[in-house]
Amino acid sequence: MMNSSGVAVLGRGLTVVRGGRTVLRGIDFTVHSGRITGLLGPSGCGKSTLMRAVVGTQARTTGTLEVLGRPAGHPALRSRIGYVTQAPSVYDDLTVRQNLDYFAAVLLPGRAARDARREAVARAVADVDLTSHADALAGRLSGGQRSRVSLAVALLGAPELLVLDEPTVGLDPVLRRDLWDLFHRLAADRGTTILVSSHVMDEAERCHRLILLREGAILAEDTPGDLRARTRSATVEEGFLRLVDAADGKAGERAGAHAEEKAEKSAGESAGESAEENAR
Ligand SMILES: Nc1ncnc2c1ncn2[C@@H]1O[C@H](COP(=O)(O)OP(=O)(O)OP(=O)(O)O)[C@@H](O)[C@H]1O
Repeated sequence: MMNSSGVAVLGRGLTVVRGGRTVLRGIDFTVHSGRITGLLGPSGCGKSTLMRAVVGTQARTTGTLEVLGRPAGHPALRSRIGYVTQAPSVYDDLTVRQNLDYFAAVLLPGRAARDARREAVARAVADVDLTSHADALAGRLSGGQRSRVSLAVALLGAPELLVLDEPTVGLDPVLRRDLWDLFHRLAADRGTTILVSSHVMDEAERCHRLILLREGAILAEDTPGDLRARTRSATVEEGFLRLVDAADGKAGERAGAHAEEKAEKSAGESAGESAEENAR
């Protein structure tokens, strides 16, 4: 559902420390309602950590993080957010349908909700294109099929915000395309806000908006088109690399200027010292 402000997630000065390391460094970012926002960046840059903070499972966060108008982690958000981690969380000894029935019973308990549960399960199985495998044991599915069962579980409660941690890893190109089509249908038809991470830059082109992360800092927040135009690049990947080089260049310039300053200072000091020596 579209948030009246058009903002689904707002982070300001978000800092996360994990195992004594600062993994997110005071970042500011916005996830727009009803849009697909891609969270992209190299392995280890902090994508999963940011997602964990958004869904409220990340300890040791500081700064502001508002999700659907509430502070991240607020109990009222649980039923409004669907979260799919990188590791599929399904019961291997249950069929696809039994997995979904189980989670539906938690989400929509009681006899009165029986029809609603059945409908929600059938819709979620169809959404991820697993109707023909509904009675197969999850343990006998391929990796890609198992991760789609996880996605179906997340879709059960028709969440307003869907947080997907690298959902297309290990999928073949056809399945990847089908999943992206599904994300677009969810955003367009149901107004679902989607925050999806990937380190495959060609997936960036399929997002409405992008957050590019590098070493725990935001490198850019833009639409793919504006990012390409601004960096005069043919692809988002090229644009990303230009921004990395520019950031490194600036860091290099800063280091260079600092080194020059230091050299001037020490030259001044040693000139002073030798003047002193001469005066002795
Ligand atoms: N449990 C943990 N304790 C301490 N540090 C951690 C922990 N989990 C992750 N980190 C560190 O936090 C940093 C960010 O990790 P994160 O998983 O958020 O990155 P990522 O961008 O999602 O990477 P990937 O694309 O490989 O999944 C990494 O440097 C990682 O080593």
